[in-house]
Amino acid sequence: MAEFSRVLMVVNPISGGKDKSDIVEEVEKQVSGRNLELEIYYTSGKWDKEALFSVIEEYDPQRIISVGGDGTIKLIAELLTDDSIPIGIFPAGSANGLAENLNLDRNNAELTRIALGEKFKLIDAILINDELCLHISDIGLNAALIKNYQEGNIRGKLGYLIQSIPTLIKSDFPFQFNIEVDGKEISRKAVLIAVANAKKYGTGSKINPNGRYDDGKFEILIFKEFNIPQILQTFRENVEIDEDFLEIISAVETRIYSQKNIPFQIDGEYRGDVKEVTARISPIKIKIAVP
Ligand SMILES: Nc1ncnc2c1ncn2[C@@H]1O[C@H](COP(=O)(O)OP(=O)(O)OP(=O)(O)O)[C@@H](O)[C@H]1O
Repeated sequence: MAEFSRVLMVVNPISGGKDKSDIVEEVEKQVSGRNLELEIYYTSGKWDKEALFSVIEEYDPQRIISVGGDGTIKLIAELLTDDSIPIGIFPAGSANGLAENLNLDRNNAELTRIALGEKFKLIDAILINDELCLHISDIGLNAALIKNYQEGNIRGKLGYLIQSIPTLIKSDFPFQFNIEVDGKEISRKAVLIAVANAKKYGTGSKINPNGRYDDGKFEILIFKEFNIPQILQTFRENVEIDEDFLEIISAVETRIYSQKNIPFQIDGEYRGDVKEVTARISPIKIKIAVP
């Protein structure tokens, strides 16, 4: 017998451009087979935080299932005040960075069993400029590409590539950064600085071999040069990354700043051009149901 009864499923109907009815059906089937209660909240893209807050207050779920991308998991995680409610994940967005790092690429029946199961991982979240980051945030060239991509009207990978060219030509990288970490201040020239718990970007590029979700730390990844062969290396299985290309520092808190405004992104969403990024491990861990 499950030790919980009230399940809340949060479905983003538009994420990843995919229909979610087969997922909903599978969850309904397994939930009724176990005599659990189910409530479904469909996101609208407007006032979801406020509306979902009320649903959680009233329904008092003991398990929450996220059907969407990283944005949907984040919506849920930001509303939880402790790590008592486990979150089950269906990677159903265009960006599923967290699920990819947790080995959740499976069929609906298996994902439902995992989501309703009793095996969990408590993961660290990073608060970056006071916003929750589940995956990777960065300042510099990658965020500039995301900014361009979101402002452009060409969707998909080809669009990303086409948008990239003017950014690379226009951009005045490398940028000059100062970084406060562990009571020291260091100065670095870099094309981008990422803050990450995850091992890899959603594209599969493994940039953070030391990244662990449960070690109470995150990594600051300082990419010193725009080196295409080295970037391609990061897509291979056992990556050997050259220190002249990438310097990695583990931290629990950091402040990164630059003299001028530089594009900044959190979990794939452009968040403006900024001069300063602060990051710290959130005091609240997130409990994820895992295989
Ligand atoms: N019904 C809806 N209509 C339009 N937008 C929505 C709707 N529901 C949620 N959204 C938006 O979807 C985004 C979250 O998407 P999510 O991360 O779940 O999937 P995604 O496919 O990876 O999304 P994206 O491609 O935008 O990163 C949020 O910006 C949210 O406001």
